[in-house]
Amino acid sequence: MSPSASLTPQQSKSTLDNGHIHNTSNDSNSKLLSLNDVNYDIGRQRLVAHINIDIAVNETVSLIGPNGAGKSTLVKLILGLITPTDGKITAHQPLQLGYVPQRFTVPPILPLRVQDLLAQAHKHRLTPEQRQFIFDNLSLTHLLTRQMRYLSGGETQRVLLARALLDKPNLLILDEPMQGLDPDTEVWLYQFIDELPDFLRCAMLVVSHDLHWVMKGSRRVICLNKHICCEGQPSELAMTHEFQKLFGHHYEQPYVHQPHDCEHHAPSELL
Ligand SMILES: Nc1ncnc2c1ncn2[C@@H]1O[C@H](COP(=O)(O)OP(=O)(O)OP(=O)(O)O)[C@@H](O)[C@H]1O
Repeated sequence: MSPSASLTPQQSKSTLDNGHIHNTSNDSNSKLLSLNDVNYDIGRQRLVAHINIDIAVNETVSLIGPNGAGKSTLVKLILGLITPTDGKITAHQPLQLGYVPQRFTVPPILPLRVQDLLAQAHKHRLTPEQRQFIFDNLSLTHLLTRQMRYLSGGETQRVLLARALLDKPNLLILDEPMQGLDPDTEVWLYQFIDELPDFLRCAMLVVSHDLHWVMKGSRRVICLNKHICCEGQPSELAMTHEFQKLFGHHYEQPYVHQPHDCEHHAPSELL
């Protein structure tokens, strides 16, 4: 799977013509993407069932669900990597997709520097100042000549997020972007995507296991367990029987990371 799937309007049109994502005219409607009664089967197994979702322009939607609930399958359907068995996915305007995958591994025989990966992004969708904003805020400059496979988890996620944002997507899909990150980096990265500047504003679909982030704020939450078992604003969702059944025991006892002064020494201090 490519680290950042992007469809230019032209490519998007051809995908629409060839595949399962249908287009509608770009009217005043603020819907960006709709899934209507989408099923996806492998053999006799139904991975996701009767999915109905509308995502509006610039809306952030969190997608939660237990392991094996079909979250990544849904992401692949939206990215166009797999085709619904039934149902329809409609782009209401040309999609420019940005994608930050759950995992990104580079084979040891493939030399791939950070700058090589970032060079795959569109060069002219952002101004030089806007590109620099991304480089500065994601602290990329000192990483540019480094090999991707030697980056830490946090560095890798920053590079992948930059790769996606440089394309100026109108739909950014983050599939568990915080996996493997320490709590401080996680808080920082969530804050970054929550506070994107206007020139990067876009719809976001964030697959997350982090209920503390998901349940705070006013982002719409969709809870998937093969089918959509509940959805709504966090305050509404927390009251539903389905949410309580799936997550109640985790959500009642939130883990709160307390930053603290410690006596650990960074390796350089020990030299
Ligand atoms: N290509 C495949 N062939 C057969 N089964 C598959 C395939 N891809 C996914 N599955 C199964 O479909 C179910 C949903 O998988 P999916 O990866 O979408 O779940 P998920 O919600 O993203 O899980 P997790 O939270 O663990 O990442 C799982 O039971 C998985 O084993």
